[in-house]
Amino acid sequence: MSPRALKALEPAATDPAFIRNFCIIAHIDHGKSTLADRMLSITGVVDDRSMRAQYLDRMDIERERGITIKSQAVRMPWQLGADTFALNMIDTPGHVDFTYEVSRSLAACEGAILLVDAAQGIEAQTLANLYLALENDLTIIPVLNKIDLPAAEPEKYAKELASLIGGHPDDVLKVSGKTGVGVSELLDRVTQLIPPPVGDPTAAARAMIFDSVYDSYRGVVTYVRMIDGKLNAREKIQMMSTRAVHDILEIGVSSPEPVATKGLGVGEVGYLITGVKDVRQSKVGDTITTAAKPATQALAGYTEPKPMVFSGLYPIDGSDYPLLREALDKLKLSDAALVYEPETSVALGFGFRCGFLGLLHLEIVTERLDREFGLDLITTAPSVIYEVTTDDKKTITVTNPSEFPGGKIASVAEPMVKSAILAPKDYVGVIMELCQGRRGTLLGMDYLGEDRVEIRYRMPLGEIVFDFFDQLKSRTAGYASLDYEPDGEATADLVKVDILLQGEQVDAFSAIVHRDKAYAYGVLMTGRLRELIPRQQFEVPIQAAIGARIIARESIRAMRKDVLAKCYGGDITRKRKLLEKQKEGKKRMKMVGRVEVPQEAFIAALSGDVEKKDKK
Ligand SMILES: Nc1nc2c(ncn2[C@@H]2O[C@H](COP(=O)(O)OP(=O)(O)OP(=O)(O)O)[C@@H](O)[C@H]2O)c(=O)[nH]1
Repeated sequence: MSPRALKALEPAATDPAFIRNFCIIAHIDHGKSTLADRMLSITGVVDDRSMRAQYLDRMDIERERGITIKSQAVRMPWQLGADTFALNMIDTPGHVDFTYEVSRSLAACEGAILLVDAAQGIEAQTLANLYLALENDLTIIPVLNKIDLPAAEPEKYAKELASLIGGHPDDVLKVSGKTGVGVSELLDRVTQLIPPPVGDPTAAARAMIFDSVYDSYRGVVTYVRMIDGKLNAREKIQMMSTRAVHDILEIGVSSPEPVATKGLGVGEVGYLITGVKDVRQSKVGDTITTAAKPATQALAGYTEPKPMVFSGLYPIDGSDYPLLREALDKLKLSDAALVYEPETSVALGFGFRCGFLGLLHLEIVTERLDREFGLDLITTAPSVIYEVTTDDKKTITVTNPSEFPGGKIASVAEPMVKSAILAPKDYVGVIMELCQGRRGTLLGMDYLGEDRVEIRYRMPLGEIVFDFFDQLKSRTAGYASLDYEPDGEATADLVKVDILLQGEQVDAFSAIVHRDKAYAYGVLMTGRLRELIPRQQFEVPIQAAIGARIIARESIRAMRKDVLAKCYGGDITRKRKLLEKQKEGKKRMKMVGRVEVPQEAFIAALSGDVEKKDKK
């Protein structure tokens, strides 16, 4: 159906009785985007010719990495009996870093399709998202996907799903997003089972923002779900958290291309454009009302996105620093959760300390900086937020290990998470060993079906950001999945380990670790740097220290480096060339006290690759 045909549907669609708002919740890679695309083509809103693979995942990175970062909404017409319904599908991100965005998109729906890969079964994020959906009182429609796969075991997993959410295994729909089998039946079921939205059409307007996307041509596009009242084109609106007033320049629905409408009524899902340039002015979770007749009570659930993981970003070429600043300023327009401030490091020069929602968020931002802005960056080891209380009762918030106060420390608190790991039961032993080694406390363990176990641990977030996920995957042959949520803070015996080169502290290598692991960290880093730093003309001690106490030591022996030694004979041009080359090399050297360190050595020592090599 063309957008024009869809527009003809509008009058019916504005009656809430004919609206169904739903989302698809699934673990990463269980086929949510493929199923969504299939629905777009079956309902005819996108014809097969213009069907780009994975229409809903707009960002290139999303498409390449096969993950959904930003949610979007699409309106599709669906005929059931004599009636035409407007189905609003809200796409939700599936990853742990974006739980807050998931929960906002769920709050915009009355029902959810719980999608599970018929060859994989339930995974950690299936459960995490299911719990979120149940908290939001959504009607759940269980569906097994990818039944076309030879490895699919629909009967087995239908039982698993039915025992999880109640109901009969036969009620679990079996579909294939790829071939289209079962998708029409699924749309029928969505229409029959998911309740229509309810709201007060005469009340003051209240719309919940469930997504906010920056578009370089149109400014910020805000996706909303109308709860009460109506928003009209050209009206003045007010953001309830900031009281800021904006003009509506355009209001409409996505089908999936934007189609302007006269307004949005109760239960409808659509977008609006106000000309604001920064997603921070139109925040996910906030309530929009009209300036003329503002609502008194905002909708529940708004929270500021809070960075959990911090890392220093430094340009490899120091002259790129202004470029990095510009790039971060631009990214901020589309990413409300990104925070940063300038920082300098002895080892790495000028850069920024950035805060992220989690590791995936960090990876996405650095990849965008590389891809969209051509920046080569060094990323320091991720750190979490520590609350350090000194003996004189002062509390200092530390996001960079090098800011850890010296002197007497009364206590250090670190952020904790509740984590849930799902894996086949054969791996219980290795998973428990890993979690215990990461200072985890077992909270509980449950069997799901015959051979799958959910293991719950309370753990420090700092232990998770340090390659926990990689370790988990490699120890379980990729079978385990992980989900976690913040769970307050806890004090622990944490110390800062400094790395010194000839007595000078190299700030980029300082780390906050548990006292029991300080020695291991010291040995690892000093050993690694000894391998990477070339010999100098004098002996260079490399030490690891807690305060003034040295806990590990290596040294690089002295060597006289004479680049001309190889140039016997009198070829002056060759000599000059070598000297030039040496000069070039020097430029990329960093001086730490009297020690010359090639920047590559720092980069290699900081990079995860070296880490993994060491661990083997
Ligand atoms: N055989 C088969 N493969 C499928 C089916 N649906 C999806 N796939 C494949 O499964 C992989 C993941 O599919 P996506 O649709 O990208 O998964 P997703 O759940 O959207 O992933 P996120 O966006 O990261 O949450 C892709 O390689 C798809 O081609 C299906 O019904 N049958």
